Amino acid sequence: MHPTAADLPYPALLSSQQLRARETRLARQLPPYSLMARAGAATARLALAIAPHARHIWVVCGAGNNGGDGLEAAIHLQAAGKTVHLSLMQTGDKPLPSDAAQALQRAQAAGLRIGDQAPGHFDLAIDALWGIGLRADRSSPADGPMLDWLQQLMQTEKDVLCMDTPSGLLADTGAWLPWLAAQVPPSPKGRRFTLSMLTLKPGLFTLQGRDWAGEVWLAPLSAGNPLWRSDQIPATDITVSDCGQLVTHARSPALAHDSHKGIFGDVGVLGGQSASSDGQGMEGAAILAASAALHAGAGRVMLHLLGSHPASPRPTGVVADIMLRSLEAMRALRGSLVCGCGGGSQVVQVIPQALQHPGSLVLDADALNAIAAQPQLQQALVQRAATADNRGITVLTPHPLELARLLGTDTPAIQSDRIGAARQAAQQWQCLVVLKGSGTVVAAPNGRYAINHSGNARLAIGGTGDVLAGCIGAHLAALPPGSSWADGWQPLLNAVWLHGHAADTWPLGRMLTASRLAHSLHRPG
Ligand SMILES: NC(=O)C1=CN([C@@H]2O[C@H](COP(=O)(O)OP(=O)(O)OC[C@H]3O[C@@H](n4cnc5c(N)ncnc54)[C@H](OP(=O)(O)O)[C@@H]3O)[C@@H](O)[C@H]2O)[C@@H](O)CC1
Ligand SMILES: Nc1ncnc2c1ncn2[C@@H]1O[C@H](COP(=O)(O)OP(=O)(O)O)[C@@H](O)[C@H]1O
Repeated sequence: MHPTAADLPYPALLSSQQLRARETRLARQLPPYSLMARAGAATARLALAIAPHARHIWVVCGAGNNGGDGLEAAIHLQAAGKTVHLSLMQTGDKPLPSDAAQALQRAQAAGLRIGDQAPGHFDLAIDALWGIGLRADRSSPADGPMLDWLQQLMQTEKDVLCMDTPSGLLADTGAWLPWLAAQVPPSPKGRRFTLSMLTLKPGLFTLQGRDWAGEVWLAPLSAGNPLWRSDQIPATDITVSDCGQLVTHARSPALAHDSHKGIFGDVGVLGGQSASSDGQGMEGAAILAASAALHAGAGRVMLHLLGSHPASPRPTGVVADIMLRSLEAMRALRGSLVCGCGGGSQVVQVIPQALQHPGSLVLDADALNAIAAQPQLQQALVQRAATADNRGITVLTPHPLELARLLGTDTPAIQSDRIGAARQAAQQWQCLVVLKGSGTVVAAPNGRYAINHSGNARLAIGGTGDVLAGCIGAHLAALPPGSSWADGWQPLLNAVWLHGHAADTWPLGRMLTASRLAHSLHRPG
């Protein structure tokens, strides 16, 4: 018996396909038209709350049920005394879906006039062109008002409230419609809000979704969010491995007073080749990871810089708390091992040793590149998972290009479906995978995934990924050998969330650097 989505303490992230099945089921239990009426009313309420002084509201409706929701919202906003400018996509001879047709009749009966020109002035736009029915496989329309409307919705400095999803953004992936992608400005100019209907969609929280959805609200459209309550609608066909979760905080027990350093576990860091090897010194990356592990709460931290001699002087930046170790001495490490940060071309020599590590293993950066390039290392990685009973879990922490190398594809392919790519890698390598970037995706071998909701573009500088690797090492350090990925799931989510949270709470006016970020981490609990 698997836990179902009903067991998740939050609205799950569902794909459009999963959502449609639930929507159909829910609609059958309610009087006709209820969902559209509720979606329209909820949108109008939110519009009045976010832009109470808006007088002119432009409601842009498509020719599907998303447009129907928009028509309903328009009726409510007009009744609230607003001047509503309504644009509706004409569909030629093709009839509107029945609910949307009913919404159109109601709008006309309410005296709303429909134009195909955007108004010269508006204070708030309601975007109801496309919702989850948007199809990625359609080519660009050559002309027509829709293109003009889309451009205005993307370029306006006024507030935009998106119904269900921002039009043009694919709800499952957070990517834009392929033909639209080239026309999308780097970031919106005005405030943006999204009212997600029934449940949350993954595309609102990763890739371009975070910028273009803006502040996300949820309209369950039914009391008690019954989609997730098995007593009202059986949801046993949705397991937690089928759907995603949004990570919005760290969840960890309070620290016991009777704690000692052994409880928190040790972290070892293997990486940071010196400049003498090929002229590319990258010790800093491994030092950042070790520093992050220290501040994130490891009991003890040990560091081996690749190519270094045990008798070498302590490199600048390695504080006294960090113990320098020879490669040989690292074999005795228990706890977690972080391998690859700044590893350069030398790291390949130590990966076989790392894969034998009896505790949790975090593979980052050049370790991932080396594995991508060498089939025998890939076999060894799979072999490690097969013998996980006496080893530990393995976490891969790629950015999109590193994951593209691992999966033998390119970055655009990864970014066009970040969730799918992370799940594929997790399944293929039987590892936990952390695909970094805006809306970091964490995936497990059984398909379970999560999207991290913390973090921001302050992190888009060199070294913050090394800090994340060290932070993850610290959070996994206490897991005993033989732990399963399920044991590591929550500590891993905590690490990813806290790393992003540190950037979210960064003091204004103080530049975020990777070393400062490492120092700002702290042990949860
Ligand atoms: N039913 C209900 O009670 C409830 C419904 N809800 C709402 O319904 C929404 C889903 O409605 P939906 O299924 O009608 O899809 P929708 O997003 O309107 O898009 C379809 C339209 O877009 C068009 N189109 C698609 N792709 C295109 C492209 N690439 N380029 C150009 N055109 C394209 C497509 O054209 P067609 O394929 O028909 O030619 C059709 O006209 C959902 O997001 C939520 O808001 C919820 O509030 C819950 C209650
Ligand atoms: N725009 C962004 N929004 C949120 N997080 C970001 C953004 N850009 C980068 N990050 C985060 O910063 C880190 C960068 O990691 P990575 O690309 O490996 O950098 P490096 O190798 O230089 O350490 C990751 O945790 C990533 O998720």
